[in-house]
Amino acid sequence: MLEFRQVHKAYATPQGPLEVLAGADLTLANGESLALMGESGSGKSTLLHLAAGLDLPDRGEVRVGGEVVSSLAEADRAKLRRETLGLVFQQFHLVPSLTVCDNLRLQARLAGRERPDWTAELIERLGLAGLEKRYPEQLSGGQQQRLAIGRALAPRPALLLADEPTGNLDEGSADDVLALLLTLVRDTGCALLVVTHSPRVAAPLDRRLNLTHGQLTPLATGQDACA
Ligand SMILES: Nc1ncnc2c1ncn2[C@@H]1O[C@H](COP(=O)(O)OP(=O)(O)OP(=O)(O)O)[C@@H](O)[C@H]1O
Repeated sequence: MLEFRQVHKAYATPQGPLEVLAGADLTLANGESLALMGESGSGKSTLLHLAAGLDLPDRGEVRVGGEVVSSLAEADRAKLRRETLGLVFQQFHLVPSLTVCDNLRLQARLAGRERPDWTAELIERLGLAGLEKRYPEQLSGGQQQRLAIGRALAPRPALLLADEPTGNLDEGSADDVLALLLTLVRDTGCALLVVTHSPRVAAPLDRRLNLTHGQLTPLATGQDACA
């Protein structure tokens, strides 16, 4: 579903080029879940942006569903994002002028995949029944993050990319939101890549990788990348 082959990425800085990814390799199968861990500044968000086609590698290949994202024009990358990917960020990025229901519908419509039955099921399963007509600012943090997850899953994407999806929540809400995320991902057969500092978030996922010195290495269960 997602593949990085010898991906290199450097940023220009006043001190010269900063090499963030230095031959990163990664394979994520259909329906598989993966935690991406690593110290602050190790390049996790950079890798996620490359996976989403929001940025391009300097060298190497990024493939999503067999397509070489890194060779596509911006318009085709945007189409791929709409139709194949779901994105969830720590800042929820909900549309403030749209209700709960319309936030979900918009995302599905943009992908050309509006399914009223699935939207209704999502609202139930997100625990947002009765709140359909509220605006994002009228929801709690946990409810907003559940809506952000629902919005990403509304078009039934094949791959969900999440950057610290529970980072803004207290521990209790974070556990609930993570459990909901994993159940929905499993039930829809979606592959999942989660960037997280939290071993608690990483533990229930199928695999964990640590990003260090620009490369990815497997991390055993229970190992704390941030220790
Ligand atoms: N546009 C940019 N220009 C220059 N340097 C950048 C740019 N974006 C990120 N960096 C640098 O690249 C490195 C990797 O950043 P990135 O945000 O990918 O790390 P991260 O692992 O996600 O960090 P965190 O866990 O703190 O969010 C950092 O040293 C950062 O300062």
